[in-house]
Amino acid sequence: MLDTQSALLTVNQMTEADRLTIAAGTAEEVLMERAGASVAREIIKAWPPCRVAVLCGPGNNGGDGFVVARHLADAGWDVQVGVLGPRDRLKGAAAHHARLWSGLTAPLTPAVLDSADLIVDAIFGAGLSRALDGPVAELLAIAARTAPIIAIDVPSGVIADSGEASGAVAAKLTVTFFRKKPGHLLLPARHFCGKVVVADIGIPPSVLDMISPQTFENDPILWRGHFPILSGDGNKFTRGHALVWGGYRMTGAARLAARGAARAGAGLTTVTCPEVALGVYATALTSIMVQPLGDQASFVKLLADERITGLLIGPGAGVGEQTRESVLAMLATGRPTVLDADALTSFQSDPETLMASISGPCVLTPHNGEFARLFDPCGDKLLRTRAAARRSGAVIVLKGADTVIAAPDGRAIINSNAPPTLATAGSGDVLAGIILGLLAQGMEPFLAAAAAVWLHGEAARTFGPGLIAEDLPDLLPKVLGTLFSQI
Ligand SMILES: NC(=O)C1=CN([C@@H]2O[C@H](COP(=O)(O)OP(=O)(O)OC[C@H]3O[C@@H](n4cnc5c(N)ncnc54)[C@H](OP(=O)(O)O)[C@@H]3O)[C@@H](O)[C@H]2O)[C@@H](O)CC1
Ligand SMILES: [K+]
Repeated sequence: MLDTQSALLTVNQMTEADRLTIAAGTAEEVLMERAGASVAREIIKAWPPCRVAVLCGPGNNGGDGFVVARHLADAGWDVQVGVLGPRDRLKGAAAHHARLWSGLTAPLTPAVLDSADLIVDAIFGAGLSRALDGPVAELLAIAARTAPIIAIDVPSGVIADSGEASGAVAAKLTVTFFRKKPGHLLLPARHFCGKVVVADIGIPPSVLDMISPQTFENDPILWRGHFPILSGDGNKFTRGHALVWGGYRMTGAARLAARGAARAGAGLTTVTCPEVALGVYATALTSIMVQPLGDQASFVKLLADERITGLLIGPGAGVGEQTRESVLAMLATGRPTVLDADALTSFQSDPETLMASISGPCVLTPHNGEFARLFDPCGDKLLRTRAAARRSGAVIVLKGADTVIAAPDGRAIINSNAPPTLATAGSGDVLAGIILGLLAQGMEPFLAAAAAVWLHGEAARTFGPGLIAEDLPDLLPKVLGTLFSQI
């Protein structure tokens, strides 16, 4: 199992964590007390005492709100509490903490927001079961114009499992408990969460042994121990040989990918390209070898060289029959293969053939458009990426600001370190190359893809504004240096 420190829990898994903790002897009221107290602590840490409106819903999220109200009032803050629906509808731990609130409560109307300097959103959390009612959505819209919002668990309107967010407004801070939920990372919900703080409310991490989470936030902790480490007695051949299928006329894409592979540590990187493009590739590449492609038979012969340990086709390949044939020839080797861009689109009229040909380690790196040409685009991003991985038998990297990496066995990783500067031409080609470089060195495809996505994001993050794809490969040494110094 992957390290559960970065596990993301579904609503059902969080409920189970809660249940196991209660069964082991911690009362539900105590968990709620700790949850609300942790939110109050974060508020007190970040803001000076002021007038706060706490908006409480009808469930346990509202119960947390009552705890926050009590702690802030005890600390001398001016607190107004608004409650959705009749207060006597609250049950269990929420009813208990509502009783402990000795101040007044008002109905949940815009009047509660009058003169508020800060607003606590405790309307709905994990239990949101349907779209927000009009009045609640209107109240939230007014709240967003009134003062900074602190959301408990998730901003109301956010579906924690899927990242959908109808009617939600942007919080400055979201305090969640024990572990993040997918909705804290997936778009559009991520944009509404603001800064996310995970509070320890005394749920023991050992409950995760029973829950076996399958979704994780991308973090080196997941794959650092599997990263190819150079050994003192290795040579360029033991570090893997990466082969990139280079197209013509779009030669830049394959060159970017090849540089990504080499910087990710492949001992040898070769671009094979049509004779006519040899000069272009050779002038632009120095340590990366360039080899003429010849006809399909000679390509198949080249692939027979068992020293080649990783294959990539797609960047600048062109959509068509030659690309299709080359993809199938690569997949037939059973060696680790990355399929990107045109290699995917070349199968849009016949995805079945592609799926049926994947038997070895394989990573597909579509963006949303390419994904929709091959797979069912319905459902939230986690769901559809997982379904595509299961269907294809390949690791799927569904790219975007919230890239999801899914394995055929159901594991999934959501990436969160990609800055918007990565949305630039050629950036995906470099990513495909980094994955190739790691695969060529023998890293497991799912973890190689996760590591590559993270390194790619981190490289862009360290660079800042003005980034172009050419910068990315050369930023990897610094990122890798920092990473290795932590091993
Ligand atoms: N698990 C844990 O470890 C811990 C959890 N904790 C806290 O509990 C929270 C989850 O609590 P929860 O399950 O009571 O759900 P919550 O979000 O309060 O809402 C449920 C209520 O809202 C209602 N309702 C739903 N949608 C609606 C809509 N659109 N419009 C109107 N009504 C709607 C729904 O009604 P129903 O669907 O039943 O008709 C029900 O009455 C979690 O987010 C965290 O803050 C902490 O205390 C620490 C430990
Ligand atoms: K909330």
